[in-house]
Amino acid sequence: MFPIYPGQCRKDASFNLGVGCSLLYLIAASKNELTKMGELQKQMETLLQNVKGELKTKDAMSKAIESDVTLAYSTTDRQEGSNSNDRLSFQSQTTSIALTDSETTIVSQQEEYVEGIDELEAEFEAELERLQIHLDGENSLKPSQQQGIRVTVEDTASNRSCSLSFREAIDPQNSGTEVHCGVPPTELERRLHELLEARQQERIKELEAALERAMLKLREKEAEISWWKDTARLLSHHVPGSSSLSSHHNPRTEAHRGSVAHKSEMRRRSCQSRGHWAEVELVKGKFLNLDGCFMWTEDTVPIYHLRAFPSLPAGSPTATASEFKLSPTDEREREREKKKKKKKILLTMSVLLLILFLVSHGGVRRNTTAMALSEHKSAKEPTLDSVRDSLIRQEDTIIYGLIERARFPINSLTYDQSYAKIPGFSGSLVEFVSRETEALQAKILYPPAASVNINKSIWDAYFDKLLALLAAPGDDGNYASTAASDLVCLQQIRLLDLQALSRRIHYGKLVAEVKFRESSKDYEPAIRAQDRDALMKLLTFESVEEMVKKRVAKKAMVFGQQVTLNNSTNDNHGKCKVDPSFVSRLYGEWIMPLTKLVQVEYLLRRLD
Ligand SMILES: O=C(O)C(=O)C[C@]1(C(=O)O)C=C[C@@H](O)C=C1
Repeated sequence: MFPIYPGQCRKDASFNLGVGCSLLYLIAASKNELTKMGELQKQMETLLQNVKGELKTKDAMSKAIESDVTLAYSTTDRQEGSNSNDRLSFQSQTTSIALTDSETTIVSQQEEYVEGIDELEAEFEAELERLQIHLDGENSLKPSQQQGIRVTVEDTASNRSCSLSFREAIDPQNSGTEVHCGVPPTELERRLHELLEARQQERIKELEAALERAMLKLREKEAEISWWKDTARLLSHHVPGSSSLSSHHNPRTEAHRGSVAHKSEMRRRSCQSRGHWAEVELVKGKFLNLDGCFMWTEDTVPIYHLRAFPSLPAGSPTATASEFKLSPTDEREREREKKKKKKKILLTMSVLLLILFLVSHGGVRRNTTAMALSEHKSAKEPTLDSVRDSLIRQEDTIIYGLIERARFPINSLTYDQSYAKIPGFSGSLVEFVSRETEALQAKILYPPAASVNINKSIWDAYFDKLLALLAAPGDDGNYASTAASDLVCLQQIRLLDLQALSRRIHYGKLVAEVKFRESSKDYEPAIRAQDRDALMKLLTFESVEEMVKKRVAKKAMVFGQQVTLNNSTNDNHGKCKVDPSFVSRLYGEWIMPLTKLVQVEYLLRRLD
């Protein structure tokens, strides 16, 4: 059984419509085929009838000719009967019949016969030509060698009957009683008739075979159509909302009773196999009890599981779904499973989209970084002012990233290792996305994957401190989006380390380099001494840090404003997408200290 869920209806509507349309199209196409096949069959039957009719006509014609011949010979026989002559022979091959022992010459009536067979002759000229050798042999015979026909007339006292027997002359010179003549028209006609018959038989066989093939094709088409019908029926039965494609019926009409009965048969079987009505699925909507079985109408929507449902007595009135108790356990379980499935699908899709987004984002950013570096290169010597300008510009990107992440609550499951349960990977969802992004970026952008490195201190600081300040507590289930904005903010991948926070922090190396070049005499002793504190003191500018904190707070306020076209309402007044004081603290307590840490680490190795 296929449960139909109400939530799917809207989503599948277009799919259903598409399926319905294609089915209708196919059924229409098959119907056309069927009609064509029917026409073809009719044509063939007509043709067959014609051929048979023609054959019959020709049979009748040949019989008539034969009887005429018989009659002619009988007459001749009677005429020469007084002469007690037993034999008749044809003197002429084509035109006359002569009595050997009398002067009587019977003018042949062959023209009459030939008239009847002219048509046949014309038709079978081709066949005659094929038999040319045979006929030539006959035609080329000399008069003495000509095939003759021995005509034996049996004369009895009581009844003078005439029998004609045709055969080739055994010995034309044998006896004076045997009269030699050419091929008589009857013989010719007989042979033509035989040929005709043979050809017609062949043709009939061909037509019968063609008819059989057509019938076969017709049956195939019929089977195909019924298959499509079944498919359509099954689809309309299993696909939610597809009922809208089928026509609406009144459940109380006989017509509907038929269509419902068909469906119910399917249901009945499944119910019987389970034994009685112990466990059935019922479609919500109007129900009709026919012949003691439970029926349903076509305007059905969701399916409810029904346990231990007793069968209704025959002829019970129409009932509604609301009259039946639904199993709450089943219902809840089904809803939960449905939600889980939905979440999984969404998560997978989001992760894929996220990975693609990060990869493309990273690519763009990398180009930006290259541009920034070339900026300095073109200026030949970066100064403290120029690198500070760059840091100020980066503030915008970071603040926008923070605003994006602040859209979601903490969503701690994004970072929960036990939640993700990704086969072949132990870690949280954000770690997984990070790793996949990293691997993909390494494949696409950076062939030496080994050079990809995760900056653990930034990673830890972000999740341990920043997140709690940035995002509101709670869970809205948007784990993939959460992970995406975390990674945009963080961009912990070292090769893309000039991105957002990480980029800014690692930019400290450049700042440190500039500082070292501008005051190398001050820095060298501390470096040689590997004095971290001294270096930290040297590179720290309290006033600059205060300015940075104030500026980013202001930017957060400006960038995080809710912009509406309606100026009259001050609903959003004072509301910021990200808390400005948080951004200020973020810079003061985390971003700048980390930038300084990077500077110290860089300077410690500067003289290596
Ligand atoms: O502007 C500088 O001199 C920096 O080194 C940058 C930065 C910062 O991270 O913004 C770091 C240390 C200073 O104390 C001031 C600012």
